[in-house]
Amino acid sequence: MQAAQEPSKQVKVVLVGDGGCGKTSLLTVFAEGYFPETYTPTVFERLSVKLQVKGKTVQLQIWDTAGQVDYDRLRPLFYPDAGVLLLCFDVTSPYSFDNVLNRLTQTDRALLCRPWPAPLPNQAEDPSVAKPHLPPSPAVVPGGEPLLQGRAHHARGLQDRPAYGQVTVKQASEDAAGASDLQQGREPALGEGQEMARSVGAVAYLECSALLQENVQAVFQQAAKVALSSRGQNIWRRITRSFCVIT
Ligand SMILES: Nc1nc2c(ncn2[C@@H]2O[C@H](COP(=O)(O)OP(=O)(O)OP(=O)(O)O)[C@@H](O)[C@H]2O)c(=O)[nH]1
Repeated sequence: MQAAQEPSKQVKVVLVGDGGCGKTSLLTVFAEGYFPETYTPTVFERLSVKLQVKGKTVQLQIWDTAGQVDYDRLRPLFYPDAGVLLLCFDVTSPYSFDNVLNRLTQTDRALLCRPWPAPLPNQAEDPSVAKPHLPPSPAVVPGGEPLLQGRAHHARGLQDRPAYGQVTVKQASEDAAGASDLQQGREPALGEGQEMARSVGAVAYLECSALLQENVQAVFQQAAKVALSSRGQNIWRRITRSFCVIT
């Protein structure tokens, strides 16, 4: 007699990061197995992908979000019930790197760290609401769980992306919310990415390249593991894992 098949676990994953930093490409390589040749800005899209994690089938519900600033207030609406956030940036774009801190942690995380429904960042502070733990304060987020930060990246030394760098930097600069020495056009070094991961309290840090199809599976495997490890926690615990990606 055949054993009843165990229903697969559902995990919600949300990809966030500057417009044009490579979220859709990363997801397309993972879900469809090919690198998309044309750039079409995403609004909000969901893909469902099955993955084997420790011998068990996991159903990933992956939300690809719009990176443009116009959607900054809409994006956090996709966070409730998420098991993991993938914070993405482009290794050739210092702006998208800075924006992981400047935009994603100062605005989106501010919303994440408040009870739902969250007040918008420019609304007056409500003293009855717990203050969010924002960088550089300790990496504590709702439920007290550590964040996960990964880093996906175009492998350096493999000639990836010279043609895309300018386009991406231009795109990202329109979204830039803060200045740093990285805006001189220098790519963030590996150590800087890891440092940033620590400063936002991420619990993992990965690099990958969508174009070269390197480490893409590992990013989502790691995301699934982290999300599963927080299952059974309350809703806020389940949205506290975040993951930073460079593509
Ligand atoms: N060279 C190289 N280019 C990439 C890579 N990943 C993405 N790109 C290019 O970067 C551009 C933007 O990629 P997308 O994946 O659409 O970026 P996105 O973050 O989804 O953008 P939005 O939908 O606007 O938020 C496209 O021209 C891609 O071809 C990569 O790994 N290497």
